[in-house]
Amino acid sequence: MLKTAKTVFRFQSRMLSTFQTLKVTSPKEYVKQVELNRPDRLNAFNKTMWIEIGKCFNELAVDSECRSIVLSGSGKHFTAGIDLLDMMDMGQKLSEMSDVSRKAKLFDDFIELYQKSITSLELCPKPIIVCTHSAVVGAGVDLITAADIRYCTKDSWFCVKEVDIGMAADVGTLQRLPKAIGSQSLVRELCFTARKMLSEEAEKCGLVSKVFEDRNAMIEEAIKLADTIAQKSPVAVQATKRNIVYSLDHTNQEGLDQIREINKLNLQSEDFFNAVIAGQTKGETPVFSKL
Ligand SMILES: CC/C=C\C=C\CC(=O)SCCNC(=O)CCNC(=O)[C@H](O)C(C)(C)COP(=O)(O)OP(=O)(O)OC[C@H]1O[C@@H](n2cnc3c(N)ncnc32)[C@H](O)[C@@H]1OP(=O)(O)O
Repeated sequence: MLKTAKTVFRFQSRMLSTFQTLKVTSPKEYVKQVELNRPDRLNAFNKTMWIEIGKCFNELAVDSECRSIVLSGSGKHFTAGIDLLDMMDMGQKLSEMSDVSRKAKLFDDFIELYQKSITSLELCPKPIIVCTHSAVVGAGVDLITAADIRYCTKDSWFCVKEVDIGMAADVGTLQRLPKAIGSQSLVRELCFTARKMLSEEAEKCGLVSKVFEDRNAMIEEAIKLADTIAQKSPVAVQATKRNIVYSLDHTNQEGLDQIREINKLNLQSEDFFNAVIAGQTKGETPVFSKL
């Protein structure tokens, strides 16, 4: 019975889809790199990309070959935000419909789809290190604020562009940016004005934790960090991410209750036992088996 379950899991881990708008590679054991890959359109989010981001992170969430993820963008910019040509197509579809309720349903469906796409990063229990360069516009800010760790290059800049295209951001920035930055005043200034925030200010306000001279140095360092995380107990790391994310919008007591529930199982895991023994006997750092 156990053997059958293991076989199914091994099979699942090899089932990662191939994508039109994303490139997924494995730079190290247990480390995946996901690259936004529409460089000719400045990695603008078209409908396919929205769908594929959700699919990719949902698959990585259950892939036992993946313990940490580096997310980057190919080409000149990290992303130019939502694909404005795609939006025009949507406008065309809407103009062919006359009923307000049916139009509202169409909007509701696609906004929900796009929200779920971004939220898939937060729900993925594997830590995600996002690496940005040059422009991070609109949907790009939604995306990076759902990741765990943010690095950027010196030339990187960030823009909550939505008010400039006549809309309120609706796929995560307004919920997650205030938690990432901490200053309500700065968040509101950025969201009401769509002004560009440069890398220096992004580091100062805590949006990013490191700034690099260039993209290669940044990716190299991010892969090193992802590798360090991948060598830790996956039981411990994934429980840690779950509890940090949960605690962001729960009381301290609720967060403590959740981690108690998780740890009453996880403290019975071989990872805990092996790590404690290794620590006590000054033995070699344990190699943790697949989760
Ligand atoms: C339910 C809704 C969910 C989410 C909503 C999200 C909202 C947003 O994302 S709002 C943000 C929308 N994006 C923008 O307003 C950005 C517009 N683009 C720019 O400001 C600039 O292109 C740039 C990103 C600063 C880059 O400038 P530069 O390097 O000078 O390149 P360009 O010459 O301007 O552009 C090259 C090429 O790309 C096309 N393009 C740029 N942005 C987009 C886009 N967002 N969608 C589609 N295409 C885009 C631009 O038109 C050029 O095309 P050519 O055919 O080569 O002329």
